Amino acid sequence: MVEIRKPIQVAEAVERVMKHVHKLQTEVLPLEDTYGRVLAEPIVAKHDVPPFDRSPYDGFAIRAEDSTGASGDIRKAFRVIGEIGAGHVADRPIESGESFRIMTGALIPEQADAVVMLEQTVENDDGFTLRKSFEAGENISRQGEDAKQGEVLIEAGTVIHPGTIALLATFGYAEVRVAKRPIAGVLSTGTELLDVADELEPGKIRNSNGPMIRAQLKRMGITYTSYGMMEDDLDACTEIVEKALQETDLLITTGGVSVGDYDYLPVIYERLGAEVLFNKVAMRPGSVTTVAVLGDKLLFGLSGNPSACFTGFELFARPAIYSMMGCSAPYMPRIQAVLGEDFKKANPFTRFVRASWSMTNEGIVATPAGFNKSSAVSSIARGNCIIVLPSGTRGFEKGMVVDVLLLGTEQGVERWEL
Ligand SMILES: Nc1nc2c(c(=O)[nH]1)N[C@H]1C(S)=C(S)[C@@H](COP(=O)(O)OP(=O)(O)OC[C@H]3O[C@@H](n4cnc5c(N)ncnc54)[C@H](O)[C@@H]3O)O[C@H]1N2
Ligand code: MOO
Repeated sequence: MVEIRKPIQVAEAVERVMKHVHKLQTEVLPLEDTYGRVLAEPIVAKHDVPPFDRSPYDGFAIRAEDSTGASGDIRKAFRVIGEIGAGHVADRPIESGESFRIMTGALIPEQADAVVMLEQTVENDDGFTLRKSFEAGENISRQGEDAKQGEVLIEAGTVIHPGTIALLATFGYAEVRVAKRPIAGVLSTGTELLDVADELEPGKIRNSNGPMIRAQLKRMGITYTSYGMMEDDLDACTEIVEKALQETDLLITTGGVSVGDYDYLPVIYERLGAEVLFNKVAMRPGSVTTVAVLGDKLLFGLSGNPSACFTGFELFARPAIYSMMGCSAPYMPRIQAVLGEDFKKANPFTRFVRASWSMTNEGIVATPAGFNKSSAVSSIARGNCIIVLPSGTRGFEKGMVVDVLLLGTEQGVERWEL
C-alpha cells in the first residue's frame, strides 16, 4: 500500500525547518573578503562622518557676514589668500574680506562659515566679487551630518553588500567579524541522469538540477561539495548520504522523494535515524519536498522535477542557510505586482509560478514565464521572480494584484506570511 502523505501548509513547513537551524560560529575576515557574508557585529560609527566640516563644492570659503548687503549691482569684493585642495589644511584663519579658494572635500578653514560656488563669482586679479549674500553655514557639509560617533548604523545579522563595505571601510574596519559560511553538500539522484556533456540516450535526461542548485548556492556565496549523480541504488545512496553528512553542514539532494519504487530518500532517512520534519507540503510545484534533520544537520530532499527543485530551494534552503549565518532577514523579499496575464488553473495548494517582473505604466507587472508544470525547465530560465497564488477553486485574472517573491538579491525580509 502506498503511504498517503498529509500535506502541511508552506508557512508551517518553513517554521519547522527554521526551528532546526543550527547557528554557525563566527570568524574575522579582511574587509575585502566579506562581500556576501553576514555581519556578526554591528557597524558602530567610530567617529563622525564627515569627520570635519568640509566644502561640498569647488569655490571659495568666506565669512558669510562679509557678503551681507551684496545683491544685484551691489557687489562685495573678496581677496583670495590661498588655496585648499582636498586633503590639505589652511595655513591660517581668514580675516574680514578674505577668502580661500577651496576644492570639494577640503577642510573649511578657521573663521570661514560659508562656501561660494565658483559659478556664483566674478573673478578679478586678486580675488572675486559676489552679487548675493550668504548665510552662515551655507554650502558647508557639517561634521557628523552623515553619521554621529557612537551611533549603531547597521545591526549584526545583515548581509554585507557593496554599500556595507563602503561603510565598514569609512570607519577603518580593516577586519570584520562575520558568520562562518556553511558548506553544503549537493547530490543528484536518479538512474535516468546523464552528465551535461553526455549524448542523450533513450529514457535518459541530463542532470540539470545539480548545476542549478550549485548556482543557487553560489548566488548566496555559499561553498559546496558536489557528490555528483547517483543511480537509484539504496545501499550506495545511503553510503554517500552518510559520507556527505560527515563532511558538510547541510545536504541538498534532488529526486527520489516521492512514492515511486525507486524513491529511496525516505528509506535512507529512516535507515540513518533522521527525523522527517515533513514530506508533503500544500504547494505546487514542490509538494513532495521533504526535509529531515539528523543531529544538527538539515537534509533537504528536493523534488527531482526542475521547477519543484528550484522552488523548494528558494522557499526552504535559502532562508535556512541565511539563518545558519545569523541573518535576521533570511526570506526572499516580497512585493505586490499586477498579474500580467490570466492564470486560469485553480489549485487546492498554494501555487508558486515562475514569472518575470517589469515596470510598466500600470506599475510593476509580473507575468508567468511560460510552461508551468513542475517538470518545466524553460520557465525557470525565463523567470526573475515567483508569483504566489493562494489556494482556492478559482483561477486568477490579468490585472489582479498578486504577491511576488523576488529572486537574485541578497536583501531579505524578517518574516513571510504565505
Ligand atoms: N503516485 C504518485 N506519483 C507522483 C507523486 C505522487 O504524489 N504520487 N508526486 C508527483 C510529483 S508532484 C512530483 S514533483 C514528482 C516528484 O518526484 P521525485 O521528487 O521523487 O523525483 P524523481 O521521481 O526522482 O524525478 C521526478 C522527475 O524529475 C526528473 N529529474 C530527476 N532528477 C533530475 C535532475 N537532476 N535534473 C533534471 N531532471 C531530473 C526525473 O527524470 C523525473 O522526470 O513525483 C510525482 N509522482
Ligand atoms: O511536488 Mo510536485 O512538484 O507538486 O509538482
